[in-house]
Parts: sequence; structure tokens; C-alpha cells
Amino acid sequence: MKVQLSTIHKNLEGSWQVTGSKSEANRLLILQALFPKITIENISNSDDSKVLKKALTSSKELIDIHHAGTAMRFSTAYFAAQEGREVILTGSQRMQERPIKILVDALKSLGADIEYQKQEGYPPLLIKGKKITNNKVNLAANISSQYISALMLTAPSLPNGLEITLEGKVTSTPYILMTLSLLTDLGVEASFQNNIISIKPFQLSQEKVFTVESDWSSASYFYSLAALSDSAKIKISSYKQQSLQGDSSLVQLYQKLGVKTTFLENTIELEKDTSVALPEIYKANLASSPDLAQTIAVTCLGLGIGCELTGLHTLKIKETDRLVALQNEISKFGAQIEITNDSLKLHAHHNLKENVSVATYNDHRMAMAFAPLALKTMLQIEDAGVVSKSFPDFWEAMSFYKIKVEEI
Ligand SMILES: O=C(O)C1=C[C@@H](OP(=O)(O)O)[C@@H](O)[C@H](O)C1
Ligand SMILES: C=C(OP(=O)(O)O)C(=O)O
Repeated sequence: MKVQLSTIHKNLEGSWQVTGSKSEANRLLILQALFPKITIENISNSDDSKVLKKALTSSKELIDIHHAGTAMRFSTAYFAAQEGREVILTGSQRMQERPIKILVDALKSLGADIEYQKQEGYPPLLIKGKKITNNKVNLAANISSQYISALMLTAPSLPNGLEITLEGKVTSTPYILMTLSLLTDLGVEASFQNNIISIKPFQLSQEKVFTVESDWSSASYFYSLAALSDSAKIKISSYKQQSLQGDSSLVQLYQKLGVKTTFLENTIELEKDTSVALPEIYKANLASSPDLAQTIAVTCLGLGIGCELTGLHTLKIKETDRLVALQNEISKFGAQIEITNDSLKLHAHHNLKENVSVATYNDHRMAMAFAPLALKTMLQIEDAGVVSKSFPDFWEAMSFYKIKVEEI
């Protein structure tokens, strides 16, 4: 599906309910499979959560996890410790290019039986579940935090728990802290000090209900709409001020881009704040919030300001190489952009080209990041259905806020 985007008017208001966080949901799905007395409320309706739920409840040998990175990494550790169970875990073509060796090596050092089915270091994997009694493991923490969360989630079900030593500079740290918080909230004894994560074995004796907060990464597209509007009073729910999600840093990140956030009960209100003087060059290190990089780069493009974004070293191994994808697509609007392996520099640009067709590279965030730009210029988004990976009703939300979405 290809869509043409334009605007009806640029004064945005109204309330929208955003689906549950896919990061929280996918952690809770693994914990629920290990501790069935868990109930999950406001679960994410994302493809990535649906695919993980299906994987965890299926009795099939072949499990296809499609594009879902967390589902792939979390279920690798889960199945490795399911004694007597044998599965082949596979995914989309891109998933077969997303590295998993750091996690597989860590699990093997603990005694897991995992074989690569095609290319060494990448899915698909043949996993023969084993009882894992070793309880000390080291792994590199500078490539993806998902490997660490994967080990942490399975750890409380292991007879001797787990002590994980992180090597190198830890990246995407809020996601590790989210995993830790969910574990301790469940009642697991767990700590993270001086690069050592320690998790004790655990059994759940009583029912436990978790309510998933709405997705802050999805909230970023509403922040971008507010920033690019003439005026905005956008209310989105259900959010809390003390979030487990690192992407709640949007509140500070977009304050400098002229968006004021007010926390009401369960809801945040985003207002365009015209009293803020926009920076000539917006600077941010996004090592803790990698999923916001595309949204912020496109907001700056729309505002006609430059940006220098750093800490982007994890972007190359996500749904696509997001640095290259951003460079290709932003250039189409006439702007100048330079990238390195871990940074992006956009030069201020006015007079955006019209009717650009944005390619999305099987990446939901490419489609969603560019959509709010319709407030500044007419554009097209190719393969617009990709949004369902994290935000299935994204186009309905855009239409609600007066973006005209036409299938072409
Ligand atoms: O643990 C998680 O839920 C996630 C961790 C991050 O990945 P990296 O740790 O690979 O940066 C993030 O980009 C991804 O969307 C979700
Ligand atoms: C990187 C992402 O997801 P994953 O790694 O779980 O595929 C994302 O949602 O932006």
C-alpha cells in the first residue's frame, strides 16, 4: 500500500489512545510463559507482540518471528532453557541479517545447545532446550541491550539464577533498567551494580497483574506532529510521569523543539510552544533512546533547522540500516545530510521538495517518522502497511489529527 499525505489544516487537537508498549509487553509475555500466574493488561496490539505470543504458545517445531528483534532475542534464551523442547527459530530475510552471536555464545557458555542453520552468527537457529545450571556469564554490552534483557528475563527460572557481567560500554541502558524493574516488581531478587547483573532463582506463588503503559516510542510521532503544526493541543494516553520506558525522554528532547508536555491523570497533553526559540543546530546523544533518532531528524528537517545526533551506533542493525535509510530519504527533499557509523548531521534546509516518494525499507519507523512532514509538504509513503510492526492504527491516528491519508 502506498499513501499520499497532505494536510487539511494545521491546528491539531483531540485525544488518542496509544497501544501498549511493545517493549514492556514482550518482556511480560516471556515472564508470563515462565510464570503463568501473571496477567497482562493493556497489552500491545503490535505485530511484534502478536508474533511473540504465538511463538510462546505454539507447539510447532518451526517458529517464525518475522521482523521482531526483541521476540527473536528473548525467545532464543527462553527456548534454550526449556528442557526437552526442540525448536527452529527463524525470521524474515532482514532478521537473518541481524546478528545474534553475542547472545548465542553467552547461552552456549552456560551449557545451551544451539546450532546455526544457515550463516554462523545469524538466525535461523536450531535450539535443543537444556536444563541450565551454570550461573555465571560474560557478554559484550555495546552492540544491543536486547541480548542482556533476553538473559535477564529467563534468569529467574533457572535453578541457580544468573550473574551477568557486562563488558564494554553499555548501550540502550534504559531497556536493561526496564527489564530489571519488571523483574523486581514481580518479586524477583535482582540487582545491577558496577556492570554486574545478579538475578536469583524465583517462583511465583500468587497471581500478579501488570498493566502495560502506552508506548512512548509511538508517542514520538505525536510530538513531531505538534512541533510541525501551527498550533496543537494533542492529548494521548495512557502515560505516567515515572515511566519504565527510556523514550519518555521525549518530554525534554522536544521541549527544545517547541513542544510543551503537561502530565494530566493518565494522559499527556502536547502543546506547540511558540515562545521557544529554536536552536540553529539541535544536538542530542541518543544512545539511550535509539528509536527516536528517525523522528527527531525528520522533525528538524520540517522545522528547517540543522541537527547533530550522536550515539547512533545501534541503528545499523535494526529493521534496516537506519542511518543509510535516513540519508537516502532526507536527501530526496533537497536537504544535505552526512552520516558516520554512529552519528548524523543534517544541515538546515528550507523549501522542501514536494511530492517526494519516501521508501520505507521494511521499517515501521521510516514510515511513521516521515508522516508528520505532511504538515510542511505533500509527500508519499511507500509500503505504508509496515507501521503494524509497532503501531497498527497509526494511519487512523494521523487522519484523526488532520493529515489527509489517501491510498494511491
Ligand atoms: O529491549 C527492547 O525492548 C528494545 C531495545 C532497543 O534495542 P537495542 O538494545 O538493540 O538498541 C530498541 O531499539 C528496541 O526497539 C527495543
Ligand atoms: C528496533 C526496533 O525493534 P526490534 O529491534 O525489536 O526489531 C524498533 O522497534 O525500533
